[in-house]
Amino acid sequence: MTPAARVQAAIEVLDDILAGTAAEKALTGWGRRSRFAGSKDRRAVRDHVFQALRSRRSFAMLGGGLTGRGLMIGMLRDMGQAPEEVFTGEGYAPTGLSGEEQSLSLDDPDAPWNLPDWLIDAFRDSLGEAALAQAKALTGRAPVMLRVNLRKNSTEHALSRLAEEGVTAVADPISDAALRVLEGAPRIAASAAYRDGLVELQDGSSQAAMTRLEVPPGAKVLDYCAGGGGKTLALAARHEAEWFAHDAEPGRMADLASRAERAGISVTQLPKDALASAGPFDVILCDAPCSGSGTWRRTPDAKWVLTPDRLEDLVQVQGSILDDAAAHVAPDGCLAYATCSVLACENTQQITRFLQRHPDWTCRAQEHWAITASGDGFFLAQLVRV
Ligand SMILES: C[S@@+](CC[C@H](N)C(=O)[O-])C[C@H]1O[C@@H](n2cnc3c(N)ncnc32)[C@H](O)[C@@H]1O
Repeated sequence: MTPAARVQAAIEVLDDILAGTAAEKALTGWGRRSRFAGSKDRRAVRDHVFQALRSRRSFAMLGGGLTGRGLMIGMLRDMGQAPEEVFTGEGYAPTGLSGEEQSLSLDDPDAPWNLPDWLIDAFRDSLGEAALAQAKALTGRAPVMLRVNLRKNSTEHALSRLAEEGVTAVADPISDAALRVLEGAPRIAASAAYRDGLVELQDGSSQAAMTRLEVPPGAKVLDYCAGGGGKTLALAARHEAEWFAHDAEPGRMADLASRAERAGISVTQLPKDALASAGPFDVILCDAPCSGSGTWRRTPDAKWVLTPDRLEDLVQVQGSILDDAAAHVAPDGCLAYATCSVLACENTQQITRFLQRHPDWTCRAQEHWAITASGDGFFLAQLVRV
């Protein structure tokens, strides 16, 4: 495909997304209809679409409208390229610019936030002076981060094994086991280093947060919202403990057994009705379902579809997860709460409300990670009984 044909494909996918289709589904649909497209074409179209979703307001302003065409015209103008050079109508290129498209731009003073209005307020309330910079950080690409499995090898060993397979990475200061991938990211999943459990894909902030969690030797540790078990695997690489995993949707733990085996650890999965008899636990981690606002570089359509009602529902679920999990924590144990959000209602305010409901608990530590070149936004609090 020519560069212009890729832009035309992105226009079609974006129009589908703007009509209400989820981004991944719209891209998959285009991919199925476009057997002629090679892997480089697919990556390029995906990049255009994601870039446009990350900077939707800015690009719509520069391109004169919130449509696939407007967003791509805006993207080109943002890159300093004249859209007329791409919108030529030749071959599979987008049709030439209309007179209106040549001159039109929107007046939108809040465009640089690249958030819906209500979220601009939420970012301001949550992040104060850092709010605009963090919103702008969400318009960039997320880093590809690996966690070296320290149980199986050193950072130096992992770096050289990856290099042998065409994956170039560097150690990243966010955590002693973190690698930032510079080149060859698409080769990771098929690499022997990955298959042998020497490295795992994991964001830098999640990695750093797991180094803060105190896990006494031999502790019984429950990952209460385990999903694929990434947090358990990060903890188990550093501590000798007994590992348990639970998730309200057990299907989400489908990959956990094979990931644990690759990492060289054993994790017992527990349904809800087995928690009481398997407990109490010395550490329970609730990596709660959240808005994901700290990760919107990776899922940029999410910031446009989140609503205040949906956020409120999530806050309610997070509170009840904490209440339920607290009942299974041993008397001297720790209840850890984590989100990949930067919003105060899901983080500090959630902890404040928990402490109001449970005056016999206190927060011994809490920490935020900002959206940076090393990681996503993340929050971790550690609660213990008074
Ligand atoms: C942020 S994800 C967890 C990610 C995972 N810890 C990891 O590191 O890959 C949140 C998980 O919480 C689960 N969940 C939602 N409501 C829950 C509940 N009431 N109790 C337990 N798990 C719940 C979801 O199914 C989802 O897998």
